[in-house]
Amino acid sequence: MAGAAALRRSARRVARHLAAAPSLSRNALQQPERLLSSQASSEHGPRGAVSGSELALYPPERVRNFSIIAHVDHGKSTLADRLLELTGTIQKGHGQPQYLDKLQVERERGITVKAQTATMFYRHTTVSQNSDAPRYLLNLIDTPGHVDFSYEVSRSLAACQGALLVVDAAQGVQAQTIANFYLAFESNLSIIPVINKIDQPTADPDNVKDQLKRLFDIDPSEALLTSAKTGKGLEQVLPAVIERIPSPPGKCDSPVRMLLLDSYYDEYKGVICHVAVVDGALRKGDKIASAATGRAYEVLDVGIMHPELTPTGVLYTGQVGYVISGMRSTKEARIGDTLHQAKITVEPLPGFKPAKHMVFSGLYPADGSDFEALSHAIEKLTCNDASVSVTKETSNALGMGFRCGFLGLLHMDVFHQRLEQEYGAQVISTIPTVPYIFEYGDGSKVQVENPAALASNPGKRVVACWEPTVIATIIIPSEYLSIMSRNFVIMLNHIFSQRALLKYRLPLKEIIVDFYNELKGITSGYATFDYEDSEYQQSDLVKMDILLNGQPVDAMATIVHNQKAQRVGRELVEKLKKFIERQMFEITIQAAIGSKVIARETLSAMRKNVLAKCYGGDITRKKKLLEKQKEGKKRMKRVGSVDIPQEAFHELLKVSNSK
Ligand SMILES: Nc1nc2c(ncn2[C@@H]2O[C@H](COP(=O)(O)OP(=O)(O)OP(=O)(O)O)[C@@H](O)[C@H]2O)c(=O)[nH]1
Repeated sequence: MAGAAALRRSARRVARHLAAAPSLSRNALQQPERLLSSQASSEHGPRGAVSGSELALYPPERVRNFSIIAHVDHGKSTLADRLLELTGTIQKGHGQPQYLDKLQVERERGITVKAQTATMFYRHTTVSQNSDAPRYLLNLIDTPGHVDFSYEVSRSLAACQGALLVVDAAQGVQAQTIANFYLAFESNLSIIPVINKIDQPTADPDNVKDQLKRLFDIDPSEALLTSAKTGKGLEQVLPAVIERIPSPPGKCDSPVRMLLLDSYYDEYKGVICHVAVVDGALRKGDKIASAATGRAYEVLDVGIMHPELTPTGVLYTGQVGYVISGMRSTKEARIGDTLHQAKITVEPLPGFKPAKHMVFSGLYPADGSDFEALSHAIEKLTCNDASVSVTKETSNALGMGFRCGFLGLLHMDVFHQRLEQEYGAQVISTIPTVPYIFEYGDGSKVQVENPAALASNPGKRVVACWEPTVIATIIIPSEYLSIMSRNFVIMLNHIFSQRALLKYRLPLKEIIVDFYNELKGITSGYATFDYEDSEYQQSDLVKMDILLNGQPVDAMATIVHNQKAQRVGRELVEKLKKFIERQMFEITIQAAIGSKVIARETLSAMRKNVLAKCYGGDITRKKKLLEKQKEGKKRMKRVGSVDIPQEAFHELLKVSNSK
């Protein structure tokens, strides 16, 4: 089978790669207790200040930069916490789980969406037990596991020479384990396999070792066995990092050159850039320039994340830290840019592949909040999440807003939530769509990221349409194979005992909503899923309009497969009827293709009075109900004379996407 051959070929590449990495010495596996106690007495105590002269003690050969990568929930953030505790960077029992998951959205959802860097100081006591044991500066980057955020992973890897590939001892290799392994492998990183959660009753580390061997040709003796929960085996991790991961390359005596890894906006400090210093040293007061824009800046503050911003006044070759230089906006802090000593010409660093936007949606201020406030919030948030594309757009129904491109639906949801939580913006988002390509009779082709935009070419006849596809990787227990569709399968491989790997080519639109949940549903939660973008395929697509009282609502237009249009139209109007609240007049809801109405529902008139239910004169209850109604209104948008709640837009998506 072609797929199996490809896997074997990659396995051989992996073997060559791993052979180059030195193996963990026997010594490194011993003396865990002594190691733990020696780190607790590290002179860089919790949140301790670090001076520039201390950083000078860590030339590149005493620096290790590594990421933690894994499938969702295999324990990256918990392991990161334990390593921070072990090195005294944070206090044990600091009271908050997943220290590096700082965003409210991350805590609420229990997922990492933003890669976080932390600098740790570590005494390598497995070499010498004395106080003169060599000290190392370790930069750890915790990365997200969900497929939508793999862009964060690939960016993080650019600052690293190695990665801990964490695999759950019970679940074994899953879809994102494979995707993340290849990201690290293609970046030429030294990979340290860590089989985590060995405390679980169903843990089967030998089986996982076998999977790692078969899939990636990783020697079973290379794997570290850990429980980030109980602490078992953790003492092996940092010695392995030091012994198996190379130090960062770079020229200490060259002018400073650094890679801009990430940036975010702080209300008081302005733009804070995370950088990896590749050559030279960066000092407070230095003049630096951006290779992308040519603009020059003065370094106002520089330091490390330890794990909070800790000013040091300097960063040396190979070190990772932050710089504040008076940048004002996202346009200045370009992720992947090279910052360098001003007034000299340097070779820009390779940077990153641009983010690929899979899902587009319009974001509009909800009634009661204004466009300027939303504009400000989006500007600031994109500084923290540069993978979102933003262009202004105007909708007849919703007024002025923005068309935003996201890496996936979860990414869109998270961005939306962050706008509300971190910036207090009240947002209406329109039906997400994927980027289609339409060809007109005159031979011109356009990428359509907003279905409503198709109407702006009324004189042009569409002659062909294409939609984006993805290659989806699904791993399931073999007993579920019989219920999986064989349509669109491009590869089936029994990768290891009782586990099958399927690859499908699917239209992107099919997988952006609820696909993973449905897949988990039919496989009792056992399936895992990952996808990568693939080519465009020709499809028979039409634009469907939604009309309220005869008026098309441009923000509800959607593009659907022609043969599904009738059914989708019917479901759309039924759904809208459920979600639009009755008003004091009758509302007709129609779905139409061109001038042809294909489905219609009528919502009869009703006088809505929230106080009607409020018998007697309980004033507090009345107030509560009125407050509740006001709250509800914020998430409405008045289109013509009809109030449409945000949920209506969300529900439309589910229908327009159903098979
Ligand atoms: N039993 C057990 N549970 C663990 C262990 N490590 C982590 N967990 C639990 O597994 C769950 C997921 O852990 P996280 O550290 O958030 O996983 P993650 O890989 O960072 O998750 P994402 O960032 O969403 O990809 C949490 O409930 C942890 O408490 C372990 O060694 N043993």
